[in-house]
Amino acid sequence: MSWQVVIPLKRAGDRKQRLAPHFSPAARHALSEALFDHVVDTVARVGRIGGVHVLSPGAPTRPSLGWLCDGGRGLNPELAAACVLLAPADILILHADLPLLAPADLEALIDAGVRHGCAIAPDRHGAGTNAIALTAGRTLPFRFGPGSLRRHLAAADGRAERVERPGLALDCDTPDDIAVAARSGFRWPIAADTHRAA
Ligand SMILES: Nc1nc2c(ncn2[C@@H]2O[C@H](COP(=O)(O)OP(=O)(O)OP(=O)(O)O)[C@@H](O)[C@H]2O)c(=O)[nH]1
Ligand SMILES: O=C(O)[C@H](O)COP(=O)(O)O
Repeated sequence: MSWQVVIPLKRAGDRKQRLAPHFSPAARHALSEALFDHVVDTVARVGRIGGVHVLSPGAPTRPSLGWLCDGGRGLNPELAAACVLLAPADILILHADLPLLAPADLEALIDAGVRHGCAIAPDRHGAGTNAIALTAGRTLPFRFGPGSLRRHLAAADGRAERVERPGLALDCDTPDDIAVAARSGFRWPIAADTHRAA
């Protein structure tokens, strides 16, 4: 079985808005690029993944990545359209800001997806959703946004496995998230003096 990964990624200047009070635009850009590179590099190490597609308004620069053009309708409709375009396929939706993501996390998510048709990875607060695996033919109405975990689990109506692993759970929305990632060994590509907002 070969899985197709979809990584949604906002336009460069729009990313990591919640970090704006703490980091300069240049630092936020460097952070988002480093996180994206880490996620893409990790995905490339999983044998069962056969294709990686970036859902974004602009084309990715890495030639190995497919491009699903974001038409600006919002993340949930754009992801639904991406799944239609890729069908029939086993699909893994994966956020681009997971600093501790490791191949074993993706293997675990895929295994759970195979078992249940749907697997959902919560964020570390048990509020958001950082990844979803769907086997071919299985659909889920995407409900990304505040409180998405509860809404995704409700939409799955008991037919999904919840996959809780640190590598899937830590996304980088706040300075605390960044500190946790740094303590866990994630190497940031930015100098200390670029950490403050401009
Ligand atoms: N293509 C696309 N990606 C999106 C959109 N909204 C969010 N994303 C991506 O979805 C993932 C999680 O998004 P968020 O945490 O909401 O956004 P963020 O830019 O990481 O952080 P904030 O700006 O602070 O919300 C990240 O990979 C984002 O780049 C969208 O409308 N289109
Ligand atoms: O659940 C979601 O919509 C995503 O995880 C985004 O959540 P976040 O706001 O915690 O990044």
